[in-house]
Amino acid sequence: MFLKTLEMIGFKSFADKTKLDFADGITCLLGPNGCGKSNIVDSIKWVLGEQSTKALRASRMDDVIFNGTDNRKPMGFAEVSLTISNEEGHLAIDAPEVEIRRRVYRNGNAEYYINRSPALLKNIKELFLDTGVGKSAYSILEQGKIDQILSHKPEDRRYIFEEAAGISRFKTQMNEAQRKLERTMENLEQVDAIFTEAKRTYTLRKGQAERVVIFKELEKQKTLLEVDTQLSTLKSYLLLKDSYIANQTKFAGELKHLTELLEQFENEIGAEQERMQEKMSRRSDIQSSISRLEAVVEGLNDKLSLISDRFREMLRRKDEAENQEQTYSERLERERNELAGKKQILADFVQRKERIEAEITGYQGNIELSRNMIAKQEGEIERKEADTLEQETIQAGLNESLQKITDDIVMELDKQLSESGYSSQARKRTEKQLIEYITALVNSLGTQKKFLSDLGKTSGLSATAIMESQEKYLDSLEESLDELKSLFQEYSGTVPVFIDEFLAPQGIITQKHDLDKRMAASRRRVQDNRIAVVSLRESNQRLDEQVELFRVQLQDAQLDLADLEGKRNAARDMAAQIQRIIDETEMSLGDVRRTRRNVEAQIADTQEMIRKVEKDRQEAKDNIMTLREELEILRNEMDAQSSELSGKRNLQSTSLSRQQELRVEIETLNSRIMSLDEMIQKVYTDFYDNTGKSLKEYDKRLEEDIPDTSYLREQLNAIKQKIANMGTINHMAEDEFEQAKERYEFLNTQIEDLNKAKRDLEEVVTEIRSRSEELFMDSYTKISANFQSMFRRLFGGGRAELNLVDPENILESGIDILAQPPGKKLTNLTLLSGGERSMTAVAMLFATYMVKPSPFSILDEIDAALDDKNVGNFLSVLQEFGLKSQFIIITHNKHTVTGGQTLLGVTQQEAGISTTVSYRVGNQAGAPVIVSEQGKTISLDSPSEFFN
Ligand SMILES: Nc1ncnc2c1ncn2[C@@H]1O[C@H](COP(=O)(O)OP(=O)(O)OP(=O)(O)O)[C@@H](O)[C@H]1O
Repeated sequence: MFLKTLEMIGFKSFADKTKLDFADGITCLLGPNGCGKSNIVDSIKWVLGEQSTKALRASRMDDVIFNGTDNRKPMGFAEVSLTISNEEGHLAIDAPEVEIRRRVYRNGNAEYYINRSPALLKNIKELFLDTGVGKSAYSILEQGKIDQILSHKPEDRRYIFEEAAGISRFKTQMNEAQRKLERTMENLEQVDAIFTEAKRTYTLRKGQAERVVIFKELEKQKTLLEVDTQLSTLKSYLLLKDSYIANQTKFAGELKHLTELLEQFENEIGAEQERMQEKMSRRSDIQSSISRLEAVVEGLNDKLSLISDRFREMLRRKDEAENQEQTYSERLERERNELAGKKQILADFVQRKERIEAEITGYQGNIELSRNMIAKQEGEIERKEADTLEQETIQAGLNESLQKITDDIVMELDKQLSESGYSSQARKRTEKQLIEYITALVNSLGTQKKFLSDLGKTSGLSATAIMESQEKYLDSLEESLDELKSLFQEYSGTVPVFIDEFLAPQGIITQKHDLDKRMAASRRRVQDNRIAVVSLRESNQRLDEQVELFRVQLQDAQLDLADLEGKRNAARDMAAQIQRIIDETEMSLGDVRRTRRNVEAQIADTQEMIRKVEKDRQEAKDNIMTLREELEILRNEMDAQSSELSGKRNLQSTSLSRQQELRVEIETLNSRIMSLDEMIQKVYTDFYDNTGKSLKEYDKRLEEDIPDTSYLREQLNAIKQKIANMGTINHMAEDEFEQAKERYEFLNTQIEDLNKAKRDLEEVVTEIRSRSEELFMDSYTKISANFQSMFRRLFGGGRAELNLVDPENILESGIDILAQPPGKKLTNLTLLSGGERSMTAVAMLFATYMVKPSPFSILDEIDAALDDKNVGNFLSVLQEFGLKSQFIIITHNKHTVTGGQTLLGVTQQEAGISTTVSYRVGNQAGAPVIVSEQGKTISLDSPSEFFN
C-alpha cells in the first residue's frame, strides 16, 4: 500500500472534513455524476503540488476552495492531507510514513507541510521526482491525460518516458545547471564589461605611475648633473688656471733662449748672401745663351713646319694623282668592257635582223602559196558542182527509164507465169527432195570415209573382202548419182524457161540491171562530188586561217624588225658615246700620270731639305741641353744655398715671431689668470644663489673624476628634454595605480572564478545529458517492447510501435505512436475510436508500469468507452498489476466494479456537499451485488440506486 489516507476540508465540494482510507489492490470509486469523485482526484493532484488551474479544472486557484451552496457559506480556505506509506522507501525521506499537506487561503496565501513541518512547494516536487508520482507523472490517468498520451504532438508524451527513466530529477538538475550557466554567462559578461573598463583604468594608471617613477628618477639625475656640471666647470677653471701659470713660466724661459739665438742667425746669413750673388751672375750668362739657341731652334722648327706642310701637300697631291689615275684606269676598263658589250649587242642585232628578214620572206612566200592553193581549189569546187548538176539531170532521165522498165517486167512476168503453169509448191517439194538426197549421199560418203580410215587400224579383213566392199559401195554410189541426176532433171523441169529469157543479155531484167548500175554510178559520183566540195571548202577555210596567221606573224616580224632597228641605232649611239668617254679618259689619265711623276720628284727634293734642317736643329738642341745641364747644377747649388739661407731666415723670422708671441702670450696669460679667478668666484656665488647651498660642500668631489662640462651639459639637456617631453605628470598616479591594480586583480580573480564555474557547469550539463540519454534509451527501449506486447494483449492482436522522432536528439525528441488494432491498417491516432484510444493509452500506461511501476495509480473513468470484451481484457491486465500496485479507479462500469477488491462510494446527501461511503462486493443468488455497510444489496446493473 502506498496511499493510506486522504483528508479534505473545504476542497471543492468536500466542504466538511472528509477522510478516505485507501486499501491495497484495486479500489473502485463509485458515485453518480457530479457527486465529487473527480474532485478527489483533483485533491490528490493538488496536494502533490499541481499548479495548473486547468489541470485542476478551475479558472483560478481559489476555485479549489469550497464556494458554498444554497445552504452553506463559502469557506475561507481549502486543505488536503495525503498520508503515504514509505515502508518500501519510495520517497527519499527517512520515515515509514509521510504526510503531505497543502492549504490555500482565499487571499492567495499558500502553505505546504511535509510531516507537519512547513515546507516549500519545491521540496514537495523534489520528494516525488522520478517516483512516477507527482503532478505531471503517469500515476494519474484521466480522460485529459489520455488525450495527452495520444496527442498529435509526439513531444507531449515524453514526460511518461522521462519519469519512467528517472531522469526528471536530472532534467530539473540540468535545467537548474543551465539556468546557472546562463546566469554565470550573464555575470561573466557583466564582469567582463566592468573588467574591460578596470583593465583600461589599470593600464592607464600603470602607465601614469610608471611615468611618475621615471619623472622622479630624471629629476634626481638632473640635480646630480647640475652639481656635477658646476663642479666640472669649477674643476676645469682651476685646471686651466694651473695650466696658465705653468705656461707663463715655460714661456719666460723660452723667450730668453730665443734672444741669444737671433744674434747668431744675423752673422751667418750675411756670409751666405755674398756666395749667392756670384752664382746668380753665372746663371744669367747661361740663360742668355740658351735663349739665343732656342731662338735658332724655333726658326728651324718654323722652317721645318713650313717644309713639312709643303711635303704633306705634295703627298696629298701625289695620293690625289694616284687616286685619279686609279679612278681613270678603272673607268677606262669599265668603259672598254661596256663598249665591247655594246659591239657584241650590235653584232647580235645584225644576226637577229637577218633572221627576222628571212622569216618575213618565208611568211610572204607561204601566204602566196596558200592563196594560189585556195584559187586552185575554188576552181575544183566549181567543176565538181557543175558535174553534180549534170549528174542530177542524168539521174532524172534514168529514173524515168527505170520506172518504165519495172512496169514492163511486172506485166511480162504476170503474162509468162500464167502461160508457163509454174508451181512454186512443186518446185519447193522437188528442191527439198534434192537437198535430202544430196545430204544422204554426203552422209554415205562420210561413212565410207570412216570405214576406210578404220580399215587402216584393224587388219582383220582380207584384201578381197575390202575390194568386194568397195565395189559394192561404188555401185551403190553410181546408182545414187543416177538417182540424183533424175531428181535434178525433175527439179529443172519445175523452173520456168521465161526466166532465162528475162536474164538473157538482151533480156528485160538485164536492161533493168544496166539502168540500176548507171543510176548507182551517177549517185556515187554526185556523192563523191559533194564530199570533195565539202573537203575542198574545209581545206580553203584552213588555208584562209593559215594566211591570216602568216599575215599576223608577218606583221609581228615587221614590228620586231622596226624595234630591232631602233635598238640597234640606240646601241650604236651608245657605243659612240662610250668611245668618246674612253678617248677623254685616256687623255685625263695621261695628264694625271704626268702630274704624279712631277709631284714625286718634288717630294724627293723636299725630303732632302727636311733632313738638312733637322740636322741643324739637332745640333742647336744638343748645345741647349749641355747649357741646361750646367744651369741645372748651378740651380741646384743655388737652391740648396737658397733653402739653407731661407731656412736660416725662416728660423730667424720664426724666432722673431715667436719672441713676439711669447711676449703677447705671457701678457695674455696674466689677464686670463685674473679672469679665471673671477669666474671661479662666480661659480660659487651662482650655485649658492640657485640652490641655497654652498658648492664648497662638494669641494671634496673635485678630487674625483668628473666628466667634462660639455658632456655633462649634454646629459643635463637630454634629461631636461626628457622631462619636458613627459608633459604633464599626474603626481597622484602612484596612489591611483595602487587602487586600480587592486580592483583589476579583484575582477580578474572573479572572471577566473566565473570561467571555472562555467566550465564546471558545462561539465555537469554534459554529464547529466549523457546519463539522461543512457537512462532514457534504456527505459524507452523496454517500454517500446512492452507497449507492443501489451497492445496485442489488450486488443487481442494488432500491431503497435513507438518511434523516436529525432533519434539524434534523444533528450528533446518526441515519440511517435503507431497503433494498428487487429484487422485494421496502421492508422493515424486521431482515426482511432474512443475505446481504441482508451485501450492504447492503457497499453502505454501498463507498458510503463512494467518498466517502472508507480506506487499507486488513479484511473478516472478510462473504461467509459470500452465495450464488455475490452473491459474484460482491461480488467485481466489490471488485476495482474493490482497485485503489485495500488489502483484507485473511478468507474461506472459494473464489470470494473466487480474487478475491484474495495469499493468507495461518493455521494451528496446534502446538495453540493460531497461525502464518502464504504461498500463491498457481495453475492446474491450467484450474481455479484454491491453491499452497503448497513447490508443493503443492489444489483450491479443499476448501481446508481445507491446514491439516489
Ligand atoms: N469550489 C467548489 N465549491 C463547491 N462545489 C464545487 C466546487 N468546485 C466544484 N464543485 C462541484 O463539484 C461537482 C463536480 O464533481 P466531480 O466532477 O468530482 O463529479 P464526478 O463525481 O466526477 O462526476 P461524473 O461522474 O459526472 O464525472 C460539481 O457539482 C461542482 O459544482
